[in-house]
Amino acid sequence: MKDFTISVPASTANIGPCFDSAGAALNLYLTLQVSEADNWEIEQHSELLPDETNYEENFIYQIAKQTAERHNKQLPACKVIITSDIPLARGLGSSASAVIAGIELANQACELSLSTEEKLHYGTEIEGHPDNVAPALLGEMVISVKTSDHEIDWIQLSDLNLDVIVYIPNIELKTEEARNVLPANYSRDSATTASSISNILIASLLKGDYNLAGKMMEKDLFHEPYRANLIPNYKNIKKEAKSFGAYGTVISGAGPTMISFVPKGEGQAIAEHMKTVYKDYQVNMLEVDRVGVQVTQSLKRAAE
Ligand SMILES: Nc1ncnc2c1ncn2[C@@H]1O[C@H](COP(=O)(O)OP(=O)(O)OP(=O)(O)O)[C@@H](O)[C@H]1O
Ligand SMILES: N[C@@H](CCO)C(=O)O
Repeated sequence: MKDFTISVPASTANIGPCFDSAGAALNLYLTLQVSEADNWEIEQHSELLPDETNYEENFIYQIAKQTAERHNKQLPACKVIITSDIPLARGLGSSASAVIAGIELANQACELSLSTEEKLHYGTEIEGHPDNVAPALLGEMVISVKTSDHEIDWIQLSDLNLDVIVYIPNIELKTEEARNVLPANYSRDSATTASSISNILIASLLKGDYNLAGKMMEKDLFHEPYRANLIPNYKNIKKEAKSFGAYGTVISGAGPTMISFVPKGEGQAIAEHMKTVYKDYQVNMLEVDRVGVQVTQSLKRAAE
């Protein structure tokens, strides 16, 4: 086995009304440096990663093992050095990035030659919905739907001419907790209006009508009304960002991070302003990652 490095971007899901369906890859990364070893060893070099006492507890290892076993293979012993700048349980797709990293680890270490569709299926099966997994795998914004256990349709929306700003509070919110506040059912009227809002959002993004897109993203009826109380400064961040020129601001994934979509070139100035207002937050201007998961072979070994 050659040494290799896997890098997986963070992602923001939902973009307001496209609940469990749309997501965009963001330029924060989970990185695995993998080399062959006599025994399994995992080193975590980031304060953002969860504490573990042994490699078998590691979520990425567990996904990799499960993926290898699906193909009747055993993971060879590896040394894996993990670094990350994706905060956990903040709505930036940390679990989807870890899932894609685990699947790719098995793919490389066991030479499974998995297709993109297989990776997307495995990841979606584990996450339950494809909205974070798809952009983490493919990059850009991806709109996807799982229509049966065997079918996921997706379409990539490239080259969004937008800057994005994230407001990350100093608290965690587990996706499971944020899903528990959602209704089990929606009335026909509510579902019709909610999906129509989502339709207009995607159509306006495709046409580059970002004012309309911003308006639609703030009109979600599927999840934001129910989650608003769990998100600190939900209304204030939206209002302040709008007054400083943002097209729209929504909950990132299941929260508690909020994310603004702003005119290209204005992200830095708006972020600087928002930093002065939300001093307890990590306010960052980010970019949409264009490529998704990447595997690079170590230069030393590749040259051999
Ligand atoms: N790199 C990682 N290594 C191990 N476990 C991880 C890693 N990344 C995420 N996890 C697990 O996933 C949990 C967070 O997943 P959760 O779905 O609640 O939030 P998220 O994926 O960060 O946000 P969202 O799904 O709203 O975008 C962590 O608490 C941890 O248990
Ligand atoms: N669509 C998911 C994203 C987080 O996994 C949700 O909002 O619950």
